[in-house]
Amino acid sequence: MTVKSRQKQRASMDCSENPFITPLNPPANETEEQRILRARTLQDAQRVSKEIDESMQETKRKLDRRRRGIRILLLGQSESGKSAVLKSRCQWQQYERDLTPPPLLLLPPNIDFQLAFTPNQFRKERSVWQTIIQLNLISSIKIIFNVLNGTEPDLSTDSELPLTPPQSPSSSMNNSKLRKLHLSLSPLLSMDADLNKILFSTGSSREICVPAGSRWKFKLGFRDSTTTRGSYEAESDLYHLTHAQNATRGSFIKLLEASQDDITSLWQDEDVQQALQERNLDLRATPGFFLDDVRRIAASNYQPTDSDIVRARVRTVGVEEHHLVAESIALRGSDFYITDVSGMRNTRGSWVPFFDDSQAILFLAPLTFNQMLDEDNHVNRLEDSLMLWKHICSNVLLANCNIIIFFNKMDILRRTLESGIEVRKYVPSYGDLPNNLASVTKYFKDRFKTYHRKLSPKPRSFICHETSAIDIHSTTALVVTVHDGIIRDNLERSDMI
Ligand SMILES: Nc1nc2c(ncn2[C@@H]2O[C@H](COP(=O)(O)OP(=O)(O)OP(=O)(O)O)[C@@H](O)[C@H]2O)c(=O)[nH]1
Ligand SMILES: [Mg+2]
Repeated sequence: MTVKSRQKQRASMDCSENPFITPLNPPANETEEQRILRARTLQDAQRVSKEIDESMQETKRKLDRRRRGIRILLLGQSESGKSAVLKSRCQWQQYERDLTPPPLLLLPPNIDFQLAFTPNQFRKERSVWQTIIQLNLISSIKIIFNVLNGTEPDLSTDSELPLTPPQSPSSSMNNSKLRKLHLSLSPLLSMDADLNKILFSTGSSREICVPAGSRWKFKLGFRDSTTTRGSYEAESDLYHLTHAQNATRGSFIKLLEASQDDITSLWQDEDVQQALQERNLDLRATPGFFLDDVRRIAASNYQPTDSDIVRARVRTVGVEEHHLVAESIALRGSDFYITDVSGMRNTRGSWVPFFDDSQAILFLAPLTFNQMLDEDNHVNRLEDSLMLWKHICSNVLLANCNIIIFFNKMDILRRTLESGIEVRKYVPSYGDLPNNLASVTKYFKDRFKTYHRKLSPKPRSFICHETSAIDIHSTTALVVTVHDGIIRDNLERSDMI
C-alpha cells in the first residue's frame, strides 16, 4: 500500500471513528425535517463554542491587563481610613460635573463602576448613603446615653478610670431633662436596632458592617435601572426590600425627623458635654460623627453631600477589589486595581493571599497616640499601627513591594494637639519635645522610618505622606503620589535615578 492510500484510509477511518465527528454525519435515510434540525443543532453548537472561545479570550485579556496594571493593597488597622480613600472617588465625579478636572481623574472601566459615575446613577447611590449616615447619627446618640448610663467603655489611654465599663451611672442621668430626653428618644433607638437587623443583620453591633462588594447597597433600595432584566431580577430576589422592611425604614425616617429638637437638645446639653469630657471622649473625632448637622440629616428630604459620604462610617468585612482607570492626560489609560480589606485584628490573616500579587501597599497609620482599639480596649491604636508596620516591613513576601505610608487623620491629630493633650503623657519617650504638629509628626515619622530601614528584607525607599482622607484634594493627590512612588521605585531599581 502506498503512503498516499494509507493516509486516505486513515482519514476515512478517523472520520468514521471520531466521536466528535460521527454524530454530525448525516444518517443514511435522513428526511428534510431531520436535516434542518441537524443543521440548527450544528449552528447552535458552533455558536456556543464561539462564545466560550470569546469568553476565554476576554478572561485572558482581562488577566493580561491586570498584570500590566498597578495593583495596590490598602492596609491598616480598622478605622484608619482605607475605605474612605476609595470613597472619595465620589468627589472625582463631583469635579467632573463641575467641569474643573482635578489633577487626576479616575474612572472605572467596568459597567457597574461606570454607572456609579453617571450623574443619574450617582444620585441614586447617594440615597443609599442617606440611611447609613442617619444610622451613624443614631450611633452617636447611643454613645452619649451609654456614657450617661456608665456603660460606655473608655477608649482613651488618658483615662484615670478603668478600661472596662464603670459600674455606676453618671450623675448627669439624675438630671430630669436628660431622663425625659432618654424616654422620648427610646423608640428611635429601638427602631435603629430593628433597621440594623433587617438591613445588615447586625442588630447588636454598634457599627454598621457590610460584606465586600456593592451588593449591600441593594439592601438599601439601590436599583440599577440599566442592568439587564435577568440580572435585575436576580438581584431583586436577593435584596429587594419587603413591604414590611420599607415600612420600617419609612417610619424610622419620620421618627428621626420628629426627634430633631430632642437630639439637638441632648447634644447641646451642658451635662452631656461635661460627662463626655470626664470620659475623655471627643465625640467629634469618632467615625461617623454627624451630631453637628442634625437639622440637615434628620430632615426627611435629606440628600447626603459628597463630604457626608466620605465621613460616613461603614466597617468593611472581607476583601474587595476596585478597578480604576486614570483619565488624566499624564496617566491616561493606566489601570489601578485597588484592594480594600477589613482592618480588624481578627481578620488580618486574610490579607496574606493578596501580598504576592500587589506592587504597592498603601499603609494607613493615623497618629492617634491617645486612643485605644475599638476591638480591644487594652491596645493603644498607635502601638498597634507600629506593630503592624513592623510585620509588613519584615514580611519576605513583600520584599519587592513598594510600601507607602500615609499618616492619615492629620486633621484629628491637629485638633488633639490644639486641645492641649500632651504626647509625653502617652508616649514617655517623647520627653520634652515641643507639643506641636510638626514636631510630633517628625518624631513618629522617624520611628516608622527606623523600623522600615531595619526590617525591610531588601533596601527600599521610605515614602511617607500626611493626609486627611476626608479632604478631597489630598486624596486626589494621593493617587498621583502612589503612581509617582511606583515609578520612582522602578527607576531606582533600574539605576536611572
Ligand atoms: N476626621 C477624619 N476622619 C477620617 C479620615 N479618614 C477616615 N476618616 C473617617 O474614619 C472612619 C473610618 O474610616 P474607614 O475608611 O471606614 O476605615 P477603614 O480603615 O476602612 O476601617 P475597616 O473597614 O474597619 O478596616 C470613617 O467615618 C471616615 O470618614 C481623616 O483623615 N480624618
Ligand atoms: Mg473599610
